[in-house]
Amino acid sequence: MADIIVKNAYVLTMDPDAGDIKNGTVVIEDGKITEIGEKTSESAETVIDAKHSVVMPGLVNTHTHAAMTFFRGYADDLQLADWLEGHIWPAEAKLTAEDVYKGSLLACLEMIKSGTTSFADMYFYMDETAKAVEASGLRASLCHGLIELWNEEKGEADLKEGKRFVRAWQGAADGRIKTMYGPHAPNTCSEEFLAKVREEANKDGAGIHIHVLETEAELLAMKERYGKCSVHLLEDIGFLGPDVLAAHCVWLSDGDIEILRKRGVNVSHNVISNMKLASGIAPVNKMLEKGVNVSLGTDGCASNNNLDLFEEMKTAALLHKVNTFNPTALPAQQVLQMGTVNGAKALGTETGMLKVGMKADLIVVDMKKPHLTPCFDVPSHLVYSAKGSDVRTTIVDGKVLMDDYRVLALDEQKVMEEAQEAAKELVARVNA
Ligand SMILES: O=c1[nH]cnc2c1ncn2[C@@H]1O[C@H](CO)[C@@H](O)[C@H]1O
Ligand SMILES: [Zn+2]
Repeated sequence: MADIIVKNAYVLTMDPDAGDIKNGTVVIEDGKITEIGEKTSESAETVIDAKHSVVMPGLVNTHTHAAMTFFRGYADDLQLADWLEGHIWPAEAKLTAEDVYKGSLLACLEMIKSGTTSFADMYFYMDETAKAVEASGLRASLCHGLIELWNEEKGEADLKEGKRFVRAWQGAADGRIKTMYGPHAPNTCSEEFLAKVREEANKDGAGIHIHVLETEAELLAMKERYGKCSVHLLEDIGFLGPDVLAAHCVWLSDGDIEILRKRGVNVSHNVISNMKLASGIAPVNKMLEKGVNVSLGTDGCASNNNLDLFEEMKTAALLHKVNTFNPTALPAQQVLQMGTVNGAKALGTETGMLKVGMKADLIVVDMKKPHLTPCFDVPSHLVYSAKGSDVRTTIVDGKVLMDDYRVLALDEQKVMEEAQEAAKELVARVNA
């Protein structure tokens, strides 16, 4: 007997060899997808009737800072340097481990409710984020943020903590947690430090998550310091490879794109954060054309201000159309691929597609809504009209985390109340 059967669904597999099934069934056993078809002779303990719904791979958020839910709406409409150095960093200095737990748990709740099944995170007190991931049932690739700022002592302490974290949590929560190294950015970490991080990552077989060329200011600072941009510096020190997850990548030259392609670097496109902070427009069309793996991220809630990847998909599709004066750019199916398949590839997880043998990370989207009626084309609806709040059921690793809008994994009211309370206290401490 199987564990879960999802039946009567439009099955959006994201598997190019299989295509979609208009009225089909997905069977799950031991955390994996064991059968996909029009019908099944299997029976299961849990049968989910997904009538008027789409079952699809869960969305993958490849760049966020989960605990920054505490800073949702805390500092808006500011220049990035002022935002980060004048507001966010001073507030982060007052964060406690408990705050990070509560903020991360709130983020996990929001993700479960909006169809995100795995995410990549860089922050502090990462044991707490890992505990929140463990408790929530989500899948995540986590790293401790290393902000050396040319301070050797701080660099060493950060790296030590980063390494402890990598080793403590690699493969935890039944394999749902992966760990990485998280040097913040090429303009906040020295060349020597970045090289050292690469070395340690190699020793531990861990990937690296880093912000790259988010702003023009970074590009100019790098040119002034090194006479070359971030991508060239990283290339010259042997930093780049298919285990690197590079967030933002806004200010890229054609040469940089070629380097990213050649090294198999995974890019996380954070379209809303880039628009809100007016960082610029990443050359996503070009990267995709050249074969760079581009996925989607929300960035933290202070620059988004939510974790809804459906919004991210729509915004990406629209921005790159108008930016190229080409309405055929980034069609719906391609954007869905960025949100699922490409994200899974970036995190190196066996998810992102509904396919036999893959891990069972999937969502059921309720299509019986005014804004999704009538329905001629499912991918179009998912990108241009659906919202995270249309997700009715979320399954990760074969476990139901939300069943027909009811979150089973967490106590929703408690998570919100505790986060609200602690965030208020944090802001009071910052202003004291
Ligand atoms: O868009 C961004 N650009 C640069 N840094 C950021 C952004 N969003 C969050 N952080 C910062 O990155 C660190 C993670 O360890 C945190 O200090 C967080 O505030
Ligand atoms: Zn970020």
